[in-house]
Amino acid sequence: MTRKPIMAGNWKMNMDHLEAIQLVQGLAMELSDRNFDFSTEVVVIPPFTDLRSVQTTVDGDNLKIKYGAQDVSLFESGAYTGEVSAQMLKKLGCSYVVVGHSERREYHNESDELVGQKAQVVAANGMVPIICCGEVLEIRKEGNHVSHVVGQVKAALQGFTSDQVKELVIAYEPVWAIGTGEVATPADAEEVCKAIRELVAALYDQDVADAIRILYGGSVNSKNVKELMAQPDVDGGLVGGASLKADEFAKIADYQNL
Ligand SMILES: O=C[C@H](O)COP(=O)(O)O
Repeated sequence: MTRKPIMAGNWKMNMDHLEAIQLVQGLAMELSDRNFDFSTEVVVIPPFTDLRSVQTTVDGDNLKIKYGAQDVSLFESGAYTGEVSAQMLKKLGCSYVVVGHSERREYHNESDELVGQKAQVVAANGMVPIICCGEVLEIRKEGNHVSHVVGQVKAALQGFTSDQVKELVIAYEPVWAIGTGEVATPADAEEVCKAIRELVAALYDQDVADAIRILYGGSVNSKNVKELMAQPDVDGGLVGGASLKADEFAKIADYQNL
């Protein structure tokens, strides 16, 4: 079973729409300089306000870079001030939508249940949810990180069929490793990613577990990516800070040739 690796750059609340155009063009140039073959999917996840500019850049320059959004509304349309619907994101050509990032769980009180519902809305609109999960330091110190993350994923998968789950992307991001420079060891990442795959096998079957892609996120950079990607159950990275520099993110995407 071969799963296509993905490197997704979550820009978080960085880059205005003009900077976004420069970053996407810079990334495309860096990838082309490296003769990158796109055997790894390259995805950028900019703020909502950049998406139209990213779309026109990708379409206008015929780039193979994919893009997506950082969040989505549960609702289709109507009186939901400040929200952005899945239909709107689909219209902008988004392939992916991140749901349940730890920053949204923390600052916007998003529950496992809400994250699951958002994932459903994304899938129902023909895009792929990148479902985030991960434990805070306290839980890791107590040694409960595997059961905590497995519980988050189980809740998020409620209501998904086998065929849908095969297409999903799960991102394991230990909260203590996000933006801290403290990367989980490859063994830490593998322990949890493997447990997620085993959960999927138990809930569905081995075929589904072999198909679903599981990413690691948390201080990924061009120095540590190769070792992380050597783990059998790590299929890619959800990259924050290091995705804001074209040359660094291009190296991460091209990890096979570092
Ligand atoms: O979504 C990305 C993660 O939160 C990781 O961020 P980071 O690479 O800056 O640690």
